[in-house]
Amino acid sequence: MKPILILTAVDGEARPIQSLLYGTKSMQVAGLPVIRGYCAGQRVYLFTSGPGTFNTAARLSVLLSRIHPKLILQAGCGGMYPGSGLVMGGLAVATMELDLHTGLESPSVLPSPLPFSLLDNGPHRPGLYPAHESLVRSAMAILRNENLNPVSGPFVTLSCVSTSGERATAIREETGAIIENMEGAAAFHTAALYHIPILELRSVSNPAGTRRKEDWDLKTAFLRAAEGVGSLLKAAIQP
Ligand SMILES: O=C(O)c1cccc(C(=O)CC[C@H]2O[C@@H](n3cnc4c(=O)[nH]cnc43)[C@H](O)[C@@H]2O)c1
Repeated sequence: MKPILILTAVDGEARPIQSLLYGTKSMQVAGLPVIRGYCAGQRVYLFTSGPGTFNTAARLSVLLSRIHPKLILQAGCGGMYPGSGLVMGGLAVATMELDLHTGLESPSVLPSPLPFSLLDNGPHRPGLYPAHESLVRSAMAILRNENLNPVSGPFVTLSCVSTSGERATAIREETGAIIENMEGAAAFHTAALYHIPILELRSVSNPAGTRRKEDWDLKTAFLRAAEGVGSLLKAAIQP
């Protein structure tokens, strides 16, 4: 049976997920460190790409040239936009990923569409990656069943993290996004190139737009994201 690939950006996100696995073995695949293990009878690879779109696209692509998962489960933390309905530590499932740094410069936060596609196997607006609808539905049902109160909605990926409430509010108002992060669109893009379904789950570590340390709780977000991953694996989520 094909494995599930769990993709994180930073070690802090991976550690509590690793503790869900048994029969683990650290190995190198194409020179990249990967943990292989099992959860609820399901073969799993756990891979940490490093933060940001470049690390994610480059390293995930190398990995996918060597392993062929049935599903990529991207998990980690993110900043919640105002009015998203999320709370600190809350779980969010992406219905689409929007790369805010690709397109034609425009007066608004959302770039105008480019006149060409970035993907040869998708009719997407450049920078907009729709999620796999039935996967999102299944994930939401599983997480609700576990009383984890998930919220689904668009996620935004950017390389330049919001540092003001004004910027976060403008992004929310223009895109309707619920979560800001630094990797999602890159993983969706790479998954599309390899024709592999992807599901993205994040837990809220901070309100988007604040750099005040007291507004951040990475540790709780890492634990809650892992809890969500554990629920999805135990319920045998399938693409
Ligand atoms: O921002 C910091 O000061 C900081 C310091 C040490 C570690 C970290 C992280 O591990 C977070 C990076 C990780 O988190 C995602 N993330 C979380 N909140 C946001 C946000 O408001 N805007 C964009 N990305 C966010 C991101 O995907 C990174 O992978 C942070």
